[in-house]
Amino acid sequence: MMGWVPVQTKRISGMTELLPADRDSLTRDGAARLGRLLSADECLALRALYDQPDRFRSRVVMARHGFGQGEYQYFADPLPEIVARLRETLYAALVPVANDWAARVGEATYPPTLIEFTACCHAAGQTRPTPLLLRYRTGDYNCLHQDLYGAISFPIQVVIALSDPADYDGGAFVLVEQRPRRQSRAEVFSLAQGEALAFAVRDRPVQGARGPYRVQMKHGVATVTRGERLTLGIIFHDAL
Ligand SMILES: O=C(O)CCC(=O)C(=O)O
Ligand SMILES: [Fe+2]
Repeated sequence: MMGWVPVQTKRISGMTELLPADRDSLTRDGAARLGRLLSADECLALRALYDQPDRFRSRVVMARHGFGQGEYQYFADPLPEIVARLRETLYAALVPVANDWAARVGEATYPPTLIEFTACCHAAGQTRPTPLLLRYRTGDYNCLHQDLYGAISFPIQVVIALSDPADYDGGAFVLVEQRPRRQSRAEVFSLAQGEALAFAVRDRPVQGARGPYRVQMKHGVATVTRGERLTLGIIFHDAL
């Protein structure tokens, strides 16, 4: 399931568009592996930020809210440079797919740059940054959910694994689609360190016999049965 993935750090600065295969897989499956976007050193540096509370605007202990077990912290502004850069480049790479999806269901499209999209979020009162670090230890898990923080949302988000898969067992990323009048279907993804997965935030359009319809999607994380697993979540819409 988890093949060898070349380090593609250069893709962060160089990436202006997705590979056609990634675009197709996002639309077909609601998810696409984008390759390794961070080196082991970059993953280590990001993980180390978890213990610097000043970097974050809020910390969520999942069990307190029934979200699962484990915790996460939302970065405060200004975002760490590498997170800001990833968010900007990934937005620009993903927006053509977002706009293709919007066109299929007759929705308004998204502006070409994150700066413009962030201005829309701010105008709607969504001013708090949403990129986050998540930390799971033995026994921790993340219930199926959707990351919506207000009326405005971008339809695709990205998760990047910061831990080496040798450092933990379990903890697969889980994506479930709820098809109208059909049973739900789950896919699981085990990510290499630094590997990025783009996936649908809320729903994705599917072409039916009587026109396009929306398939609802939720994501979560299976129980970590040994060790520690940290991830970087990049959500493009800000929060109320
Ligand atoms: O830790 C993960 O793999 C999933 C994190 C998550 O829920 C998110 O990035 O929104
Ligand atoms: Fe999430």
